[in-house]
Amino acid sequence: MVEKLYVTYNQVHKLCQKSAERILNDFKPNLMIAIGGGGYVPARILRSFLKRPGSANIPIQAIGLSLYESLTTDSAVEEPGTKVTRTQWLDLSSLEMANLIGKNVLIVDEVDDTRTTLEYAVKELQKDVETATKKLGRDAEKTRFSIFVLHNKDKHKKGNLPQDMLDENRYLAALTVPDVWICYPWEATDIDEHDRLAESQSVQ
Ligand SMILES: O=P(O)(O)OC[C@H]1O[C@H](OP(=O)(O)OP(=O)(O)O)[C@H](O)[C@@H]1O
Ligand SMILES: Nc1nc2[nH]cnc2c(=O)[nH]1
Repeated sequence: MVEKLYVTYNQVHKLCQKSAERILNDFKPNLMIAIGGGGYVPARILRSFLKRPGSANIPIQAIGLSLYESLTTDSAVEEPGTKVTRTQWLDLSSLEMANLIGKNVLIVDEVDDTRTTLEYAVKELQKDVETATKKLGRDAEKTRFSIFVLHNKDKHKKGNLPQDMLDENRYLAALTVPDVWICYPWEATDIDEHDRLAESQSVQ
């Protein structure tokens, strides 16, 4: 049987809270890019903890990437597909892209599993920003990407992140966990049962 880890909304909230100070001090994000669907809730929670009095909220933009799919309709554990599919992307022709140039951009997702999704997101965003930077003649401005995930699975990664991102510690996982399937509360169809399972794990 596949081992599962049940995570509650309360735990997600506190993982965002405990990571906010490091994100504010070290990454200093001007905007977040949430990888949907799993990155949306953490990004929104994080936004409240990143808000400083007298400053505006950090905007959240969204991209949709999908790698995993249920093999059978009733399977709770999903299997990785072979390629990342874009279900939503930034509008390359618009201000959305120009808005990223010269900024500190925090990419947010819930889980770093094989790292395939994060590798794809960072590479493609960097490429698109570079194209827009050249096109607009704004080469003097440096765009810095950093990453926040709730959980990083301690396992061999198929995907790679840019060396400068790792060297400069621009990657933060609130928790590192063993290679088990994580059940997030927003995926639950019975949240009370989900919370009960999470509670029973915490007292084991
Ligand atoms: O590190 P990886 O092996 O690439 O896995 C991580 C990705 O898998 C999940 O997305 P999924 O494809 O299930 O889409 P979803 O967020 O819409 O459920 C999750 O939200 C991450 O984006
Ligand atoms: N919900 C969920 N989605 C994932 N995508 C990749 N790994 C996981 C996981 O452990 N849980």
